[in-house]
Amino acid sequence: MDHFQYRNDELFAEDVAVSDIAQKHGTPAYVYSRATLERHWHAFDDAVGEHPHLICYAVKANSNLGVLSVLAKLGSGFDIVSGGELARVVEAGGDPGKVVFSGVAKTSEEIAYALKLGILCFNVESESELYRINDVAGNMGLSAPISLRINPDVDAQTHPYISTGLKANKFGIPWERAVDCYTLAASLPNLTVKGMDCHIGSQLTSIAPFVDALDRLLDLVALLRQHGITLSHLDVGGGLGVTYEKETPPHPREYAAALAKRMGEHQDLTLILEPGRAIAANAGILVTQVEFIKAGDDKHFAIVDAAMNDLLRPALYSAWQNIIPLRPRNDEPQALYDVVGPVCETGDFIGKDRELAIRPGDLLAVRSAGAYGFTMASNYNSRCRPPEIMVDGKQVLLVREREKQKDLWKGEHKVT
Ligand SMILES: Cc1ncc(COP(=O)(O)O)c(C=O)c1O
Ligand SMILES: N[C@@H](CCCC[NH3+])C(=O)O
Repeated sequence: MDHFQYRNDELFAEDVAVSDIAQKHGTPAYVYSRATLERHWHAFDDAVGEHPHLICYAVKANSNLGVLSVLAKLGSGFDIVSGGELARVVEAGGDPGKVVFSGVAKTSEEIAYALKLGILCFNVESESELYRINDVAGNMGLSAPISLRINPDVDAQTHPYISTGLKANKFGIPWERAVDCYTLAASLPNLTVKGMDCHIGSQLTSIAPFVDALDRLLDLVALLRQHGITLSHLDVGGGLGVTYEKETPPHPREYAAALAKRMGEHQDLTLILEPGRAIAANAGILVTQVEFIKAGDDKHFAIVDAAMNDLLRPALYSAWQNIIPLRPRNDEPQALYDVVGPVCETGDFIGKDRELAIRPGDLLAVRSAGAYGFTMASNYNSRCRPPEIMVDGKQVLLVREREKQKDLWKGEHKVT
């Protein structure tokens, strides 16, 4: 259940008719629900129960300052992958002391910035990175808190582009190398070994791979203890999937409870979770208008004003996201449409073979667009990125203005 529901044949976001938002702010536009974001965050936090834990929302899913500030107010931690994401967290009022920093190639500048702000931990992905963080911390006269991201070689059974926990993926330190790497980390003078982490992939629809990975990590924790290395936290990453079409992922409650149960004997280890999609995806929609209808012998096209630059997932992963009318009509027959955008690529589609009853000028909502929607948007075809709007009960807050053409060439220079 989310807060985008029909009332009297009109799609509402919380207590606001989405068509009113479209009229005021134009289309395409992203619309988020504060209540849904909060409910999803609490679902994770409550489910872990009494075990010491921290929910570190994965900023890459949706890094809008409005979204981050809502989560910061709940006391959320954050998983970041760049200095830019850290700056956003701080600007939104997030606590740097609850930030974990993932990513395979953090720059020295990013490391120094994070050390200055006093983040909770660097999730380190290679030996070379250990040396780099040790050097930067040494130059600053500080000790850097680190965890090692272990690649547990577990198949997440998801799209190959978003699977990260297999040997074949670029992420993390191989399980077999872990003890040597921890020994190295413990020997470096400017590092403090804090924890262990993993992240096996995104849009997972069953619990088993998460539990397999956690078990492998717990074995390693025990092995490290024999080598005199004790950890204070275990971070199992993010990756819980959502329902886009027919998937039936476990509820966050089931997922978090399964992990917390495994942690039962390890009260000394704080459990960290890094959910992104499961918090943000179904807290957002992309609203778009039908510009033209092109009827063909083989196919009908609904040409809409949103394109692959606004929502890349269908083009990049052949991802399926539901497309629904803001005001369903019964004065038009249903037909099968490819819903396509104005960008000059055949791959520019939002949905294929969709049964819709529509006319030009009608408004549609692309569902589950709150995660990896705006954050993956671009200016391809010199298109301005859409505005982002947050609904909070009856309130409509513009949390990012529509980009303006003249801002697109800011910083560029003509040659005379
Ligand atoms: C290290 C890390 N943590 C957390 C996430 C969030 O994943 P998801 O949005 O699938 O929960 C990702 C993205 O897959 C990630 O790479
Ligand atoms: N961008 C992906 C998720 C990537 C997860 C990042 N590690 C998606 O839209 O499904």
